[in-house]
Amino acid sequence: MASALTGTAKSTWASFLKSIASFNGDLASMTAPPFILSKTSLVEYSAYWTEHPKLFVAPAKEADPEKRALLVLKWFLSTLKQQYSSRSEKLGSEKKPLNPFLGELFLGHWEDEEVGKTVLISEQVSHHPPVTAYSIFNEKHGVKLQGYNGQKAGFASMTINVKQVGIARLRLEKWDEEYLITLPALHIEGLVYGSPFVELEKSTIIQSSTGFFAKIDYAGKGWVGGKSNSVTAELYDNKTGKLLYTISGQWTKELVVKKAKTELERFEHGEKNPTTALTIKPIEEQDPLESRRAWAKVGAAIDKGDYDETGIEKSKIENAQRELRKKEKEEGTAWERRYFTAVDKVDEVDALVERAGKFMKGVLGITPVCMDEPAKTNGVWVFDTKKYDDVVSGRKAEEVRRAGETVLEATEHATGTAEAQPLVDRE
Ligand SMILES: CC(C)CCC[C@@H](C)[C@H]1CC[C@H]2[C@@H]3[C@@H](O)C=C4C[C@@H](O)CC[C@]4(C)[C@H]3CC[C@]12C
Repeated sequence: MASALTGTAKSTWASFLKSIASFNGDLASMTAPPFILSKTSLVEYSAYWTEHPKLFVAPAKEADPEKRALLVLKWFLSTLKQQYSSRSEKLGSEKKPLNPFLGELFLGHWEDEEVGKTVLISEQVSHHPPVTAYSIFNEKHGVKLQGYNGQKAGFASMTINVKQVGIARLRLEKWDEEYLITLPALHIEGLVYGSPFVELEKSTIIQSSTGFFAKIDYAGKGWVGGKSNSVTAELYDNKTGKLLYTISGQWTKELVVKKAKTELERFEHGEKNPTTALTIKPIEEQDPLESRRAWAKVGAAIDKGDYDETGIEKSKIENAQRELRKKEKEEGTAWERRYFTAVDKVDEVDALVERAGKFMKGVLGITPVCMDEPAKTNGVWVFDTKKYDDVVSGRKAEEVRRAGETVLEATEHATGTAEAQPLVDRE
């Protein structure tokens, strides 16, 4: 495959590759070429969980727990294409997202006549290490997803390897049922050709509180089966150890659902099953902490292809944030997260893990999912309904106004420089 780049971009990319090759897996001190920058912040990625709201609420309507677990699995598989290949499809290659600042928000909702309103709240709850938390809920159907995630990156053999830390929890109110979902590992291929794209690897687990769990294995080109974006999911009954369903195919294309050897259904998430657009407020009406408003000048500079201006505007935000953290340290205060709170552990989750544990170890030889990495994510992040109610009711209007003003003022007073962008933040 020939390089997708020409001219100056080709040589800039070559030096970028050289720099990452000699950095010994430490991505923290690397700079990415400006043309690979995206104007989308990572805090927006939480929306990928629910771009098919119908599939998100479908399990709530199903009375049979076995079929419900299958619907949850189908919904999860439908999110993969959005999460991991939508940028490559839209923009021609994977891009480097903007690193969200602490407190950055992405708020919106999906409206659908049949499904009703599905609300999205995404907040950057930690900057070092970077962690995004989200809550996505549909009150009409009693479906609630919450989770948080961070990434640990490394470099080897011309590939960026990314491990995700954190977890997603899906709750179906009507059935008092909870699902724990782990996040896949991934790597970035195509770096040599200047055309990076994501491939998933290893596996994810979805375990339910009502005794079902799914193991989802990922593979790319060159593995057995040979196709890119390959996936094989198996849904088990926890109590009997019986394999109930398999779903296999390509997560970017068609997937086939089978019960034993009988094919039940084929589904895909491309043109036949389009995504629902997310509604967000116009920029002028957004809170100063909302992502698109906060990064508007950076986005405009990227659109113009003016990389000096991109660097200046971007570093103003980063410098303002450094100043705010410095001030908090001096004053012995901490940034108040608007919608989430960090806890040490969640009892329901521990109970679920313990119940699923015996089966998983006994039958598949794998350890159940637990939230065992709070140090890597600055805690276990949970959606704080009290904080949310206070914001929605206006009881926190003064704090909200002050937080926005603080960030606006700090950014207005900050100075920026046009230097190249770090691949991930240094500090
Ligand atoms: C293109 C390259 C040179 C720069 C590296 C960019 C790198 C930091 C990006 C590329 C892909 C990004 C993944 C993305 O595919 C999807 C998700 C799922 C979402 O729920 C959470 C974030 C995550 C893991 C992105 C993290 C940043 C990645 C690895």
